Amino acid sequence: MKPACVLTIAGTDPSGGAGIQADLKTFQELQSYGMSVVTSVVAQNTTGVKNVHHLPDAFIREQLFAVSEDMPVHAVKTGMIANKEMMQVIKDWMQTVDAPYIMDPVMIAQSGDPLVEQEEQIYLKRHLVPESTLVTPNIPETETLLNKQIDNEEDMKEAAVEIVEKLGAGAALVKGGHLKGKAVDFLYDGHQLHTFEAERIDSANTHGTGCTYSAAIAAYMSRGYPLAQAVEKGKHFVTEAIRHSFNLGKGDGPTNHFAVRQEVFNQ
Ligand SMILES: Nc1ncnc2c1ncn2[C@@H]1O[C@H](COP(=O)(O)OP(=O)(O)OP(=O)(O)O)[C@@H](O)[C@H]1O
Ligand SMILES: Cc1ncc(CO)c(N)n1
Repeated sequence: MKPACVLTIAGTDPSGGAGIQADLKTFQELQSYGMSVVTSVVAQNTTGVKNVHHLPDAFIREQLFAVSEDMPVHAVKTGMIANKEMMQVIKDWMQTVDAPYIMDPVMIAQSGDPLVEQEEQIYLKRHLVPESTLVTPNIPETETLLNKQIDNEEDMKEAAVEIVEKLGAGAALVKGGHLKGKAVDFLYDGHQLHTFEAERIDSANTHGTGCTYSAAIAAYMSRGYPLAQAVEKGKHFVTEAIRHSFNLGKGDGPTNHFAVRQEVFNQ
């Protein structure tokens, strides 16, 4: 049997709630064979980022080709990409792969610590966003990408369209986790606006929600689900992961990557 195969290219979270670790847990839960290329090793936990060690871009290139020369790649997800050299290597490698590319444009950790510097964020916008099948910014990331303030749902919808039409992304999912009220996200796929709405769960355990969501979308796409359906299913996965999240750590706790499986067990 040959499974669907999905690759994450991202930074690490040794406390297990975000980054590569969250991605691999999500891939496993959603029955896609998970693979990973590490960009930066991050000393972090639920309270914040302590230190970062960036891998040399040549070594990232070697990891990428070690995967793609040997293994099928049915979807790719990127998370934290800290500098231009890494972005260029990933962009060049993407030309050699024929698979949907889901970009989580990680800039700041949930704790408020920056993971990607401002100059590099501009490079990401110019050079990597146009390569993406889907880009999944939260509100602060949307503001950085478009250089304007996002205050409400109308602004989010407009932004999703602009990210596709002006920045050249294949599609854009603007996530409303940072707004008050319902947890609403808007997807513009180049033709149509889709709304994904869930109740806001009263929980501070939101460390790694963005990583988990984009990883779930990538896993579903690797298995052949069309974009809007992959987002709908990914939204369910992250909502349940927040609903059944863990009170672990001294900061914002991690989400529960086996929540959906637990739902089935509890029935
Ligand atoms: N309290 C909550 N209840 C329900 N859904 C939520 C809640 N907080 C965030 N979400 C949802 O979780 C998903 C992730 O969105 P969010 O905007 O938090 O991502 P993010 O800021 O990139 O995450 P992070 O940087 O923490 O990894 C979105 O679908 C959002 O609507
Ligand atoms: C490595 C990494 N990527 C993304 C995030 C955003 O949650 C984080 N905290 N750490």
